[in-house]
Amino acid sequence: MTHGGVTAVVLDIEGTTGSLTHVQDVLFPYARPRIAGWVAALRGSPEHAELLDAVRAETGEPALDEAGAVAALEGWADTDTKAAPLKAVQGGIWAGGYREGVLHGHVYPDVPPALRRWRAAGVTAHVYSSGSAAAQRDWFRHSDLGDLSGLLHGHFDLENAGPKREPDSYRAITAALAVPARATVFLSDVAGELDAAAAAGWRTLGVRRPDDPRGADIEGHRTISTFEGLDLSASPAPAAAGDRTADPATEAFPA
Ligand SMILES: CSCCC(=O)C(=O)COP(=O)(O)O
Ligand SMILES: [Mg+2]
Repeated sequence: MTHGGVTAVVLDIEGTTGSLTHVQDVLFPYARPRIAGWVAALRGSPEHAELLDAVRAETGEPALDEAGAVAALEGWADTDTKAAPLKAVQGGIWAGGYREGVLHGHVYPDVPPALRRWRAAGVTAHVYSSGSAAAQRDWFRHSDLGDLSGLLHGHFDLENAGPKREPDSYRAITAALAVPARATVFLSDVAGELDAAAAAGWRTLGVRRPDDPRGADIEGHRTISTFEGLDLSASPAPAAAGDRTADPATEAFPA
């Protein structure tokens, strides 16, 4: 069964399923002062060596020591740079906050009913966020609306898919899902991410929540403010094959 030709929905977190300000005002400030202590506590473990190697690779500075790695991680946190090593560290720090009950994930109330509706229609729901897959799972498991993890089929992040503004990341997800690109819809609050998904042959819907301080439509994409009553087929189907640059993933799974 499909939802107007859509068989998979892929959801962004910050600004789409959850509040931008909750991530920026609660989660990020919780992690920032704990970064140095987190890295120090790993000293002597394989995780410490792996983390330093990941920071060296990301910065292109092979001689970076622990202090240098911490400075890089803190710099990324201060500029909200979507760097995978930072996302791994933030996820680990947040996990402690969830365990202690001082953090929760914010999920808009229209999201769980939509997930249930889509599931009943045979549409699978996945998350693609710059937050690590572990952090995404924690966010939905410890949401302010309860444990929603059972409503999601899978998680994609910077590690297993790639940067969110690169079409190849969406092609990698298409291959992993084994669903035609044109039967997949991506919902996000960031035009550059939606552009990349569209370039990979996906349908797109922009999301601008009423409490989002940015408060404008997303250029080039149909924009919604809630998932309530959302018909996924409202996302325009992409141009027919031949009208766009060849998409190997699409051709691999014809509808
Ligand atoms: C619970 S994941 C935290 C979100 C995050 O770290 C982030 O950078 C937001 O990115 P998104 O791709 O969800 O907009
Ligand atoms: Mg977002």
